[in-house]
Amino acid sequence: MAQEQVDDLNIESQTLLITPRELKAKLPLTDSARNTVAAGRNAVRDILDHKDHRLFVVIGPCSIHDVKAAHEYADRLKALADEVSDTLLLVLRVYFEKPRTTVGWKGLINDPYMNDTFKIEDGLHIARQLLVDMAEKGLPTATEALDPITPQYLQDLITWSAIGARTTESQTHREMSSGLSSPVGFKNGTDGSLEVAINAMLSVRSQHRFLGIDIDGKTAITVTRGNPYGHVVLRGGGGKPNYDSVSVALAEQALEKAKVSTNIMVDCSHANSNKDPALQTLVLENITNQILEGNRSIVGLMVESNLRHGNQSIPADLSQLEYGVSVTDGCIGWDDTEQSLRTMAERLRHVLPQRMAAQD
Ligand SMILES: O=C[C@H](O)[C@H](O)COP(=O)(O)O
Ligand SMILES: C=C(OP(=O)(O)O)C(=O)O
Repeated sequence: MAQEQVDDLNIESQTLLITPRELKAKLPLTDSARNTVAAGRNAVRDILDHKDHRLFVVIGPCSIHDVKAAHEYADRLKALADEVSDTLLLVLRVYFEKPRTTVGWKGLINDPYMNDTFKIEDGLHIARQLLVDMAEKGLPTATEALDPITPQYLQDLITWSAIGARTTESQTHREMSSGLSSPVGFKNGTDGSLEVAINAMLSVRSQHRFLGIDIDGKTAITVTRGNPYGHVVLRGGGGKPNYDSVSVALAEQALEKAKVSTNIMVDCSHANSNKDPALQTLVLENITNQILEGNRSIVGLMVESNLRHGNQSIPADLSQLEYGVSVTDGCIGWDDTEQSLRTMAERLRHVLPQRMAAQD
């Protein structure tokens, strides 16, 4: 009697991938890129330790889909970053992996040509090359650590990592974060729950043992040291924002009670702007006001910004794509980006050093 197949019933195929070591040998971390990453991480850590008075702002497209546009955006951001560097540390948002509510394009690594060919190996090459290029421009970068395997390929180039609202409660992501070399922000849940992010912070600072891959792509029992630089990111949820001063004060209380870091980052996008990109600048302005009025816990911001305002769906004919426009969530355009960050820097220039001095 024929034996019924019981394993791999739903696996169509598996293809071996370039290993992290091989990819890093092809696209190495250059000395200048290494300096950018080290300086970026040290600056973010100093901000989280209240040794640097600045706010860090993770800003850039919701997702990267066009390398040329990413370079143009980065060149503009670098000039702005230099201009406001006494007050704001700008970190380029370079998101290659998109967590979807149901289904949709999952980002440049998964489907770099946006045509359902899913050339993941090409995606990893394009992503790593772009991160090397950005670091060589002197721009620190931030990304969402979504797939637990990709950090072995890319994390050496990342200054700050996010764990998204859909994965903050996942043990796999908390374990992975405990071994990340960068500081890591945990979003509150999509329903607005801060508790999942607080629990994530309790978990990430601990040592973990779990299954991972090593630099040669072999499955390996991975033992982490724990990541001391976890913090929460308020992104709103359950149909409500949570960037307002009452929500921030309640978050501070909850963090204090849990005996975790009271550092707060505010995501101006997502449920904090009801996914209307134009509202992000109002959130930014509100945070500036809160700091002017004495807030001490807000240390970072996230803004979804692109060369041009809004978003577009991915057309079947890719030649119809509008240049510099997001293919995922809506973003503010460059003019609003520049204006709102310049204004924020001007308004906070003298206040942030005083705020830090008062905290000593
Ligand atoms: O930031 C991006 C999106 O909010 C997130 O990936 C979810 O997107 P979706 O609800 O369109 O799938
Ligand atoms: C998916 C994102 O955010 P969130 O996890 O808050 O939905 C994002 O920042 O791209």
